[in-house]
Amino acid sequence: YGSTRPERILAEVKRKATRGDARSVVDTIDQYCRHQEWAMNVGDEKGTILDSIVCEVKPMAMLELGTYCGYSAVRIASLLPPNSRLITMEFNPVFAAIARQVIAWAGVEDKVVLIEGPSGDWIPKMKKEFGLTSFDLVFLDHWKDCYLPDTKLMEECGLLRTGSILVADNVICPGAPDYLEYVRGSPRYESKYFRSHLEYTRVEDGIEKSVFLG
Ligand SMILES: CNc1ncnc2c1ncn2[C@@H]1O[C@H](/C=C/CNC(=O)c2cc(-c3ccc(F)cc3)cc(O)c2O)[C@H](F)[C@H]1O
Ligand SMILES: [Mg+2]
Repeated sequence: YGSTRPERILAEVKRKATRGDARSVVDTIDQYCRHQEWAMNVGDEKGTILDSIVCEVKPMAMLELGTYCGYSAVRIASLLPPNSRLITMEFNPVFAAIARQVIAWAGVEDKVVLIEGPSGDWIPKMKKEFGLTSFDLVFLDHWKDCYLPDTKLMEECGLLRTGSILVADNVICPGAPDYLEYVRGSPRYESKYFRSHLEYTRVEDGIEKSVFLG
């Protein structure tokens, strides 16, 4: 049932996950996408790497580009310190509507602000709209050819400070070659690759963690 994959994922969450239990929402989506139908969530293996970085950084202000069904938004929000916020951007209204319900089911809606719109329009407005100075941590998981332009836009808009950390999914599969070349070649970033696998598969993929040096 449900005409789209995100709708079927939401139906599974409502059927199987415990309301208010973020972990059970994450596990339900992982089970479904591993055994029923694949979907482009960061997944359990790369998710563990993301978790360790979120726990290490303890961001007060975090940005995610590309919400999709809200899997990583729930995963991240469940680890955020009190009073910290995840702002997540999604420009597909169907995905945004599903993600809002997944985030609500997990009981993390007071930690997540979902912005419906394109990152290119919203990044220049972030400071004013949210009274932000900068982001401590940014998770890039949207269109792979937008990682680099959006990173440059965040730099230009002064949303990165010395020590801000960028975490990029899929730097191998599907790949973000121009982004990788930029963060690995630039003296303004200290970059590190975490080898892993494409969600729910044995295909190689990985996460790139890049510290902005200012
Ligand atoms: C450009 N600005 C945007 N602003 C707001 N929301 C956006 C923007 N751009 C996209 N969105 C939103 O962000 C999401 C896009 C996610 C894209 N992700 C992938 O393509 C992706 C693909 C694979 C994959 C690997 C192997 C294979 F065989 C098939 C697929 C694996 C992955 O983990 C991925 O993340 C959403 F769909 C879109 O509306
Ligand atoms: Mg991804």
